[in-house]
Amino acid sequence: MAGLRVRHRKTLALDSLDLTLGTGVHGLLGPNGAGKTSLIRVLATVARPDAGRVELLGEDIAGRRGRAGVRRRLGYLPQEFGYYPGFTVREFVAYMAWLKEVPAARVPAAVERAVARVGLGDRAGARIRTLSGGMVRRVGIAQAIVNDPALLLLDEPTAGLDPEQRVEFRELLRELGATATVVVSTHLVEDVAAACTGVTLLDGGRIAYRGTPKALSLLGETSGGPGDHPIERGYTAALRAHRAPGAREAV
Ligand SMILES: Nc1ncnc2c1ncn2[C@@H]1O[C@H](COP(=O)(O)OP(=O)(O)OP(=O)(O)O)[C@@H](O)[C@H]1O
Repeated sequence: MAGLRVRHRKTLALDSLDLTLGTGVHGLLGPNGAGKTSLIRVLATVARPDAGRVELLGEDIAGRRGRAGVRRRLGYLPQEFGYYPGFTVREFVAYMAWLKEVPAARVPAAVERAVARVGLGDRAGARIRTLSGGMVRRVGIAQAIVNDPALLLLDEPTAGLDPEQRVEFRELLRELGATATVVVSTHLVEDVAAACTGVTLLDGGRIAYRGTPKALSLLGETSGGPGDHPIERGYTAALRAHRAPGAREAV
């Protein structure tokens, strides 16, 4: 994407963003209001940018045909995802597969696989309203991956997951990132350190830092900034550098 700008009334949520993402797991970090959700919504084709050019999976999404082509190959877990509480896990994920135009003959196997991958195989017949918050989040991840997306967008996927589930989810992310472009927005920098191949730190709608989690951790080792873990120290150091008077974008 180039020159991407998103405005919400008077707020400039994304300010002339240039970003290229390839195969792998990309962690999207940044303080509240940095623009993470605004960016993911544009990539998910649910929000139109006010300016700039976005090409996804080789398609320009300014046109209707381009968007339709991308949507079939896209997986998206919104920050607040809507579901039908009376549906079973299996019914809901199958419904989402149908919406994404997965061929009917492939739907049952795709659903079982997606549900098993998020560790809900034994709850596939349960109604969503009977599940815990963390399990519902995992249903959200299952619906996002049911069509084997080439571009997977996850907005705070680990919110509500217990530590064991988070560890398993990181494993799943690494698996998915081997063949797809995965973008994960999170506040949990340790998830980024463990599972991401790249990190983009947003602040005030601009890129404050881009690099590998290892490089961000190294910055933390040398910065002496606050934080309990090297990557947390790297995060605060990168933010401070970006906010320092006269700082140029450290991209
Ligand atoms: N619908 C809206 N109306 C007005 N302002 C909005 C709207 N959505 C977002 N904003 C503003 O745009 C900016 C970017 O918000 P966004 O939700 O993209 O940030 P974020 O990085 O995802 O934040 P968080 O970590 O809190 O989820 C913020 O200043 C926010 O207040």
